[in-house]
Amino acid sequence: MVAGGADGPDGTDGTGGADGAFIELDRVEKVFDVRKKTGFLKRERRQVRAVDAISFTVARGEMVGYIGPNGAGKSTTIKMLTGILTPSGGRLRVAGIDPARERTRLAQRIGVVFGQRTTLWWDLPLIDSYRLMHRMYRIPDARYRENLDRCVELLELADLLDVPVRQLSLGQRMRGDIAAALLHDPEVLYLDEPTIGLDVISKSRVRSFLRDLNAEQGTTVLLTTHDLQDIEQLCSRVMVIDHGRLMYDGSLPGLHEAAQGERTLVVDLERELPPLEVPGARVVRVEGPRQWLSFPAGESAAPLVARVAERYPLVDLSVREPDIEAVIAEMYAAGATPADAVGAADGDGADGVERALS
Ligand SMILES: Nc1ncnc2c1ncn2[C@@H]1O[C@H](COP(=O)(O)OP(=O)(O)OP(=O)(O)O)[C@@H](O)[C@H]1O
Repeated sequence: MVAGGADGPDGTDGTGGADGAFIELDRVEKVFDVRKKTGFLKRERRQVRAVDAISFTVARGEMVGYIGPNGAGKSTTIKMLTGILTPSGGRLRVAGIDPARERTRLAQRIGVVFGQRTTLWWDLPLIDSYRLMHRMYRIPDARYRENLDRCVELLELADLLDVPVRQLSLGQRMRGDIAAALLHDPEVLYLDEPTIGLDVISKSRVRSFLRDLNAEQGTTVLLTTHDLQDIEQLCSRVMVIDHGRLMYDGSLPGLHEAAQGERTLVVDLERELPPLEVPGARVVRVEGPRQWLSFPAGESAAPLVARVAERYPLVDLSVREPDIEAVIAEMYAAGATPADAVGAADGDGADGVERALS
């Protein structure tokens, strides 16, 4: 991790906080006022606490996963980090800047990719969107050219530049969006579901680009996703949010351990058999010649596969990760409380805060 530099006279030179934190949230809250029609002329007012006293820091150059079930508060957090939404309480700084107060200044330093929406102009060829961004962000010509060339090469966009955005496939459009977010050399990239709906090859292309970007350019990355493989392949640190509260901050293996999660080995046998008897695993489902075996998430699947292959006529197999909802449900079942996570999140990020929640 790279420490930030000293603050300027106004304390906002943009290198981050005094302790090197590049993103800082201190008991940040977002409460929405929602009106619901309950009768012909009756409306009920209700408050939704989308983000509830969240505190964490991210150091410059870190790549952090931000996960949680639907409606947990992930997008709301990202919108506050970009300045689109103003927090209802707490303190938030990105590169020393208060996003809600200085959104335009911050925009020069951040890049955002929303997997479900595009920032590109729908009817224009891809290259025209980039030309417009060149002007909008006032990117110096040489830098624009250099960044564009790098993105076109690494994201394999050369054949797509003259294609109108509406004609691009989802995976092509996503690569186009990632390039658009990087033309102005942002120091931090927020990615909201960047691999949603992509096929295996497109996912792997996007992941390998992000890995290289982080390693070579030192870009800080905050990634929200429902795909645990994104986290597994990219992030050494993961934060879990649920009901607006930070439930966990540590490594992915630590999360599985904390949740006492289990992975599943799915085996296809040559023929229907009674439930397999394999040490270290238990059969949880049988459907014809296919059987599902649960085993502890912290353990490697290799010895288990060897044991099954030794004793039974194996045709095919796959390993399934628990989905995020299941992991979080396990955390609740294990008696986790948000206070455990918040208290333990005061470490220095990637390697400092791995711990169990129960
Ligand atoms: N503009 C808004 N007005 C009212 N409520 C909102 C608004 N935006 C979000 N919410 C509510 O805040 C909560 C958190 O929503 P948010 O979109 O941040 O969740 P999320 O974790 O990104 O979910 P998903 O994975 O489904 O995208 C939800 O209950 C949502 O309904």
